Amino acid sequence: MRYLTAGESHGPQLTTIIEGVPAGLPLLASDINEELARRQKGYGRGRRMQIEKDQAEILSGVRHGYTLGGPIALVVENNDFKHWTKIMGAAPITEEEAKEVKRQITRPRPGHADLNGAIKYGHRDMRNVLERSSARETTVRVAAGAVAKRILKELGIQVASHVIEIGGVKSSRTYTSIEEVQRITEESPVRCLDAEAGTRMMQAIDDAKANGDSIGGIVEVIVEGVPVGVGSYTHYDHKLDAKLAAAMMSINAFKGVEIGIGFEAARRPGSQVHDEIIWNENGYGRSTNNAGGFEGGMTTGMPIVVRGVMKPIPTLYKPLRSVDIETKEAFQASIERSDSCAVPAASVVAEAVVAWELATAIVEQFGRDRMDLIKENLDKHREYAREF
Ligand SMILES: Cc1cc2nc3c(=O)[nH]c(=O)nc-3n(C[C@H](O)[C@H](O)[C@H](O)COP(=O)(O)O)c2cc1C
Ligand SMILES: C=C(O[C@@H]1CC(C(=O)O)=C[C@@H](OP(=O)(O)O)[C@H]1O)C(=O)O
Repeated sequence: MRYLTAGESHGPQLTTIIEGVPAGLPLLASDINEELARRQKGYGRGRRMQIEKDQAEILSGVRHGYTLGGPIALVVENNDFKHWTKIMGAAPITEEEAKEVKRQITRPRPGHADLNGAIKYGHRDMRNVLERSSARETTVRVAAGAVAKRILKELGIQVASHVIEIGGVKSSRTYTSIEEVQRITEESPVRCLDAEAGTRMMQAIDDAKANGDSIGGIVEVIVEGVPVGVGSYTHYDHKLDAKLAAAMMSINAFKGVEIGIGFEAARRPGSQVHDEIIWNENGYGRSTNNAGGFEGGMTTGMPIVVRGVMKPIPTLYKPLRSVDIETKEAFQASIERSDSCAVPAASVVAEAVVAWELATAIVEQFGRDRMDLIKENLDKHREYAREF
């Protein structure tokens, strides 16, 4: 499966075309809209999230609630577009207005894509960069992820996420069951399992905002129900853990990924890292899950545990030094509307991109065209692995 996205942050809409989704998958707009709403909820977002009420429209590939096997086109409108029609060049303007709205953005924000993007594409107006580099695009990535999650759900695979750190405040609760993660995070504005740490995280976000600053954090995605042997060691680009890492790193502002105990493995001897193999009538299992569900680029059958580090948001009310590209003069950054922390929202995006990679690998490995055959093949594989 693959998908493309198109759209600018303040343009009329975001679009995705998803190709390769098997026929016969039950899919309703509400499946997608629930995920879009989850992405919008997190604590620490700016005013933009009050303007948007993200809703997906399914324009092709689905009839009477089931996928057809052809490309699925989804669109999500930007409510904010109505305030930006002139700036985005989508409405006729007078000469006077043109002077105002064509004012160029010439002051790059440290940490954003502004300067590098402007040099790369030859834009003297950095709005031409920020419109597409904006994480507004993650809306349709979540929409594509919702389709992937729907596939996984049909196959008995569940995906959840939680926030384990914001601005140095750490959650002291680790995950025990996916149902618990889903239940608690939907009630926590910072999507944290530890209520006390969650309160301190919100305080840290409020403090950062009051200081004109921003903070980042760490999110964890968990997947349960994945059978052993998805992905492959046979070639670098079949390794599923590598694909998950790339998918996580592709989320705006993500700067690091860990699978299982991740960087902690560097500090422990092998005897305290590798997960011992056990066996009972249900087949093989592991006494621990330090590997986070992967060995040799393949799933072990244990839960997948992937973490991602998000840096603090680049747009700051407290200015950092930068240089105006027209005058070459140093300036203290101008004030723009922005989030102060988007870690809770990003955890929902992380779920979507992980779900996408997994669903793609499973669909390709177990049948491609039809949901019923994929399910049959996967059930046979599960049975085979149990008896192996
Ligand atoms: C959900 C989400 C919301 C974001 N909101 C903002 C924001 O309001 N302001 C901002 O400057 N950056 C925001 N970012 C981060 C930028 O998009 C990101 O830093 C930028 O695209 C540069 O890419 P890089 O940080 O991956 O290098 C957000 C990221 C995510 C995932
Ligand atoms: C619009 C979203 O996030 C945006 C991501 C973003 C950025 O620079 O990445 C900057 C902000 O855009 P604006 O200047 O319009 O407020 C965020 O609101 C969204 O998540 O849907």
